[in-house]
Amino acid sequence: MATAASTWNFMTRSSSANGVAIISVNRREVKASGLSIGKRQHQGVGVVYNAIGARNGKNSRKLVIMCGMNLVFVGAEVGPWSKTGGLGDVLGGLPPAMAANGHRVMTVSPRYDQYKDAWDTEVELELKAGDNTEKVRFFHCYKRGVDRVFVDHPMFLEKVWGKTTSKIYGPIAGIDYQDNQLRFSLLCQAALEAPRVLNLNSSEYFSGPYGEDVVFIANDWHTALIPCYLKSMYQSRGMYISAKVAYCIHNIAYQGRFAFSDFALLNLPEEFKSSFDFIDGYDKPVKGRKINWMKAGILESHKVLTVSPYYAQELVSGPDKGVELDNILRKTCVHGIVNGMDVQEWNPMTDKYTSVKFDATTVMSAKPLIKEALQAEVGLPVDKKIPVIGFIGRLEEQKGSDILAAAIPEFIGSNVQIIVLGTGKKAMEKQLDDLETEYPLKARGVAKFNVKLAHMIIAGADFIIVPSRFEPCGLIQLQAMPYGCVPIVASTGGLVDTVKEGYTGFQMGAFNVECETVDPADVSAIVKTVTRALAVYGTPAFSEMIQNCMAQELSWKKPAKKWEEALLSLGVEGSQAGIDGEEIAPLAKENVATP
Ligand SMILES: Nc1ncnc2c1ncn2[C@@H]1O[C@H](COP(=O)(O)OP(=O)(O)O[C@H]2O[C@H](CO)[C@@H](O)[C@H](O)[C@H]2O)[C@@H](O)[C@H]1O
Ligand SMILES: OC[C@H]1O[C@H](O[C@H]2[C@H](O)[C@@H](O)[C@@H](O[C@H]3[C@H](O)[C@@H](O)[C@@H](O)O[C@@H]3CO)O[C@@H]2CO)[C@H](O)[C@@H](O)[C@@H]1O
Repeated sequence: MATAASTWNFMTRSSSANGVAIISVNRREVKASGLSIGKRQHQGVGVVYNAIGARNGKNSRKLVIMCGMNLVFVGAEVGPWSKTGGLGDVLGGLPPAMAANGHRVMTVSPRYDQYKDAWDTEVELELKAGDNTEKVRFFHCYKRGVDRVFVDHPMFLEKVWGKTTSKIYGPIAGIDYQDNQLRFSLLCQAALEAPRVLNLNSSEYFSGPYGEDVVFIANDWHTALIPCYLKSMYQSRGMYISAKVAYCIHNIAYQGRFAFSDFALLNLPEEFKSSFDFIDGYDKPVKGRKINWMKAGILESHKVLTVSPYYAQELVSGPDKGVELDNILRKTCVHGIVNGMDVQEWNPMTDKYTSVKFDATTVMSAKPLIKEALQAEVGLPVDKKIPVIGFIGRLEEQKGSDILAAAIPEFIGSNVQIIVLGTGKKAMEKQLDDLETEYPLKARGVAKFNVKLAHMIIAGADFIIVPSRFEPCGLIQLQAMPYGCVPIVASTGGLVDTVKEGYTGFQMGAFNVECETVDPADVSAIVKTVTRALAVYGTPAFSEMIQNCMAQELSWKKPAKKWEEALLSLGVEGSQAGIDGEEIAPLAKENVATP
């Protein structure tokens, strides 16, 4: 127990309400003081603890300690309820990590299916979408310390009916729903209402509505209207006065560019038009002057973030990597925080999709067994001595599966097998089929979104190849490393920040970002690096790389602290630093979504 003097030092910063001392200290300070922390209680903003302290040997005073922020993450995808790729993973994993640190956290996303675990709140709103008034309803569940809020409207559910790996944005990959602007305008408006109208009493720690002192975290173009509506509909009327918006770019390739005349659909005052105004260098969906949702999101938000420091540098480096928003981002600045990943889902000791569980001490004996199961699963010759390379990703130009397809014939003569898993553009899916036809004993292409196979590849393959033209962060390489699956990556975005050449993987150099062509120099970089990696396979240096990969801490814990720092800097009323907490029963059955 600390001395009496140190115990009460921080009382100098206290104030008093209803006879209870309110002090602004964090949990670490309390621990250092020797107080024991009691039950958490809600106190408007943040987490409040009762701490029972000893003074001069007496157990006497009751203190209330406040910390944390009210955070509302908004996204078109939220895993595991909805996911076409990494956006869903981030909205699934970062919020629980923020909640673990004592923040009150909500996510708002569309209700694309009749989720078994999300209940009707019976709260209904009327919102404008274009010229019409639409009714939306909120559904809710509480998982891993997070209020998961789902916005119900036929524009979401009737179009998608649960097929969230393929139908969130359009009927097929590459084709968008015509009414996407109305759909996501509704999402943004509903998200702004949620903290005010939902009377949530999810846990013993918090109760009542979140209120108006909140930070909204908008993600990608679908949520770019949040700062605009915040200003035009609320702050202009004296509401949400201290609320702020942080805007996170997960992929600048998708900006939400539409015909200039569509500005009228958004129901925003004319003064916002200039933030959307954009001259398009490309010709889709219409030539010339357009509105650009992401441009407005960047300009109207209070802070702009992205998902790795190196990608943040690339975004401001020029129009090719900044995709014509580089000039805007140079003005606003963009701050990069590398993503974490779900260490519960991607854990070789508990993985429900693999028959053999392993850790760093057993990887060398376990991996060959899982490799054989993988080879049998995809119908390749079963031989644990053959090095296996895996690829997993959305089949878009970004991911470079076309460059890989051009490189495979040049290294497939080596002692190697390759398994490619992905869905997306039809032409690229066909390239996977062709691979298999041409190299039946060496290559498999699986054009499916298949979580079980993704886990089997990562657990059984020796290498994961990530030949991206650009990659904001990339989660595949993060998911692979804890399984001792060594990444071979293009030197771009988060792949630079997360894979260390010769230590945790192999860097191939930066690729040409021009998506229309396959650059022979990139094909040759793949061939050279794969050859280099295969030469290391089976040597002590390779075993060391496996150990280096597996020794890393890749959870959301560290990124969550950086996010906290970034969001605190917005200075929303009542916001305070959080605590160093652990996730609330992350493995508990009731915390697993059952959509
Ligand atoms: N066929 C398939 N079957 C099963 N699972 C599959 C699959 N194809 C992909 N996945 C899964 O989808 C996710 C893909 O995440 P990534 O971050 O690698 O890419 P994505 O480009 O979608 O995300 C964008 O947003 C994220 C989040 O910020 C950034 O990391 C990234 O660089 C950016 O492009 C992973 O969880 C992966 O396992
Ligand atoms: O989580 C995976 C990615 O999900 C999002 O990307 C989607 C994007 O926002 C949508 O607009 C759409 O993109 C299509 C685009 O609109 C269309 O013009 C054409 O170019 O095809 C694109 C692909 O179909 O779908 C994307 C998902 O495939 C999110 O914005 C990304 O950050 C995530 O990487």
